[in-house]
Amino acid sequence: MTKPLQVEKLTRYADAVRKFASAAQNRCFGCGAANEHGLHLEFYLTQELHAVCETTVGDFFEGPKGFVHGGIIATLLDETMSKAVRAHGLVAMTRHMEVDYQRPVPSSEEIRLEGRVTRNEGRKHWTEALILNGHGKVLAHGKGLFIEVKPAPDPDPVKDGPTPHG
Ligand SMILES: CCCCCCCCCCCC(=O)SCCNC(=O)CCNC(=O)[C@H](O)C(C)(C)COP(=O)(O)OP(=O)(O)OC[C@H]1O[C@@H](n2cnc3c(N)ncnc32)[C@H](O)[C@@H]1OP(=O)(O)O
Repeated sequence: MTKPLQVEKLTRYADAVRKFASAAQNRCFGCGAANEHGLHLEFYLTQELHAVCETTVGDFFEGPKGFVHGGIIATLLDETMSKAVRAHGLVAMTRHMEVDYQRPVPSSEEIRLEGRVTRNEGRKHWTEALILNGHGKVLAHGKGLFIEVKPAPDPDPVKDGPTPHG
C-alpha cells in the first residue's frame, strides 16, 4: 500500500511551495475559477514537483450522505495527477486511470490531495495521487497513465501562466 507523500502541511511551509497558475477565465470543472459549478481546486507545487491541494468538497457533491460521490473522488484524483504531470511542463491527457476507494471521503471536511509522476517513457507518463483526511489517513489512491498531446508545453507552468485548460 502506498504511503502518503512526505510533504509537510502547506500552511507551515508556505515558502517551500509555489502556487499553480490559473487564468481567471479557466472553466475547468476541477480547477477553473470561472466555472461556478466546479470544485475550484487550488494547487501548489512542492520543490519535488509534487502537486498538493487542501480543499473541502461541499455536500452538493455527495453520494452517500455525508460523503463525497465516487465520481467526484475520481475527478479529484485525475485533476491532481494532471497537475503533477503539468508541473513537469508537459501537456497530457488521461489515457487510463484506476481508483482504489479505501475509505469514504467526508464532504464538508478538509481533505488533502497529493499527486506525483512516478515513471516516464516517451509520451507516456505514469502518475499516482492520494486523498487524505485531516489526520493524514489515506482515503483514496489513484494511478494514472497520461499521454502527451499538442500544443507544446510552456517552459514554466508556474511563471508562464495558465495550463491549456486554464
Ligand atoms: C489540446 C489538449 C489540451 C490538454 C489539456 C489537458 C487537460 C487535463 C485535464 C485533466 C485530465 C483529464 O481529465 S483529460 C480528459 C480525459 N481524457 C480524455 O478524454 C482522453 C481521451 N483519449 C484520447 O484523446 C487519446 O486516447 C490520447 C490523446 C490520450 C492518446 O491517444 P494516442 O495519441 O492515439 O495514443 P495511444 O496510441 O492510444 O496510446 C499511447 C501509448 O499508450 C499506450 N497505452 C494505452 N493505454 C495503456 C494502458 N492502459 N496501459 C499501458 N499503456 C497504454 C499505448 O499502447 C501507446 O503506447 P506506444 O505504442 O506509444 O508505446
